[in-house]
Amino acid sequence: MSIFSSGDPLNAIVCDVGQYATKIGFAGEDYPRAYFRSNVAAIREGDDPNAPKTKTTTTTSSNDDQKQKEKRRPIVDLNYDYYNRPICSRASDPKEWHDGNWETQNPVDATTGLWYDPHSYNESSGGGADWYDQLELMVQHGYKTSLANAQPENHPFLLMEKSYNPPPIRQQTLECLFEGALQMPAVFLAKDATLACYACGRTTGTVVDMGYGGTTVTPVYEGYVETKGIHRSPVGMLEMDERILQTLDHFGSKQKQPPFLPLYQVKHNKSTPRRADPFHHLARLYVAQGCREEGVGAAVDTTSTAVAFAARNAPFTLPDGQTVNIPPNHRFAVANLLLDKDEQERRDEIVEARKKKLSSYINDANANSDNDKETKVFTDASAVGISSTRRGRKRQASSPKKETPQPKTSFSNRLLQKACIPYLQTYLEEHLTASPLPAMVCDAAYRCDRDQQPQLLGNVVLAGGGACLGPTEQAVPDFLREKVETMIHAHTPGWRVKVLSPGITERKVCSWLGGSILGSLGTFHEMWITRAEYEEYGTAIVNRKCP
Ligand SMILES: Nc1ncnc2c1ncn2[C@@H]1O[C@H](COP(=O)(O)OP(=O)(O)OP(=O)(O)O)[C@@H](O)[C@H]1O
Repeated sequence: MSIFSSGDPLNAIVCDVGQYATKIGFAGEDYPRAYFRSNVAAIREGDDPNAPKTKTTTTTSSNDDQKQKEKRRPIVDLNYDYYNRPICSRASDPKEWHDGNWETQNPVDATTGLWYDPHSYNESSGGGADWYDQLELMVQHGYKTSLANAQPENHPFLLMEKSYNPPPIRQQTLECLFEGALQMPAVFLAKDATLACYACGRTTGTVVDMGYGGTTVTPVYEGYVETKGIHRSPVGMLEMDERILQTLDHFGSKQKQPPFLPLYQVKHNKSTPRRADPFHHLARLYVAQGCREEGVGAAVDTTSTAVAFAARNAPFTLPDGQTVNIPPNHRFAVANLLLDKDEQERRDEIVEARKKKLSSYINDANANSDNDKETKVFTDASAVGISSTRRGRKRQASSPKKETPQPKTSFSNRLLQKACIPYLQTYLEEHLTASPLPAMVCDAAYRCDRDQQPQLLGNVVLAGGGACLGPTEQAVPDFLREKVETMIHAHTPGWRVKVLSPGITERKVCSWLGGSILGSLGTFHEMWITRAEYEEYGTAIVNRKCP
């Protein structure tokens, strides 16, 4: 009898790769073993991490740029600890510190919130994309640092994904986990919204996931996502932090001074040279994030007793020791970017910018596929599959004597992009919204069948780190319940709204907790996609076995 049907504990690994943080740990435990930033510094094959960054002085035509992009080498290493100090910092004199050829990367695309990579095309990795390399390295990092002696090939792996993740990306993810360096024995992809419901002891509910790159509202009915009701606002904690940065610069006690300095510059008496823009900006965002997490930068304007507490000017100390007093109207405005109709104009601007970016993804994918002789293979999304060169390269690296298997199909990032076009179009037209959060919750439920609506609104599940916004633990749940109730009582006075959310420490890993519960159930064993099934049916099995 296979271990997957015997009911024995399998010590499955549960992993959530979000735009802000990756959470990874053993199923059955009550907190992830590792919680680390997904926004990493990455280095490509052949780049010397200690060499200073070479500045190119020659100007290249856009055609050359395109070629350059297409020849990007695969990412080989990631650095997770670079926020407050330059990466190549071995020299004793801070003036010589630099970031070498490291660049900032995130496996999650900021525009869609998906593991999607619109620009990169690694020729040498058989057409794979950056997110593919990063996902692999990210999971390996989790194993190395926090999962003691666990080896990826010995543990089934439950990975959570966004509810609107398109089938071609799911297939490609499955390939990444079974092939390459990871060689998992069994895999399951679960929807984060369904898992958040499980974590709150429900199988039906409207899940509000307030994440870093955006906020998603997903109706889940009896364990299945109701896709037609999914709403996503591009306003997440990142947008709030950008707004807090402006506030901190504006209210810095030395008025008309340059923007405040991040920690890495203050620590060394400003002798550290200013880092390249993305690193410098991230270091400043880190300060803004601290300001938000302390409950100073953003506050929810509830009508409960919390108001009195929130209505004072709140002091925040910058890395250089100066204190900034942030008035309540600014703190409320930051949270209202997502929560209330006051900030509708700003939200419209953000959504418009995202729509433009998405349209450019779709146009690029269309243009690329017009020139692509191979596209006929991928007119059906289920055909997206293994990259022969990549599989050969990785397998040879781990066991040189093994024969390289023949590819089932040939995959490239360009072809994956083409397969994703219809799903991106749906995301653009149906999911993306500029509504405030309470309206998103009502709309999501109203798009479902009438007989499902009372249950969906009676179980609003709050998940994600953004749901921890202050000034009190209950600020977001109370605010949401009051507003949603007011809205629905205009049409259906008898309906009750209940907002469920775990305590503040568990809220930011709510979906992970649901995965931990699911992965430890004996009855879940037969759900895994085993390696034998993957080898027999190929990547398309993910769409059949993981609903
Ligand atoms: N106690 C807290 N108070 C305020 N914010 C918090 C707290 N804890 C975490 N956060 C914020 O939550 C955010 C991360 O949330 P989460 O882990 O849900 O994001 P993610 O899942 O990685 O992102 P996404 O859902 O966009 O992929 C961070 O911006 C972090 O600052």
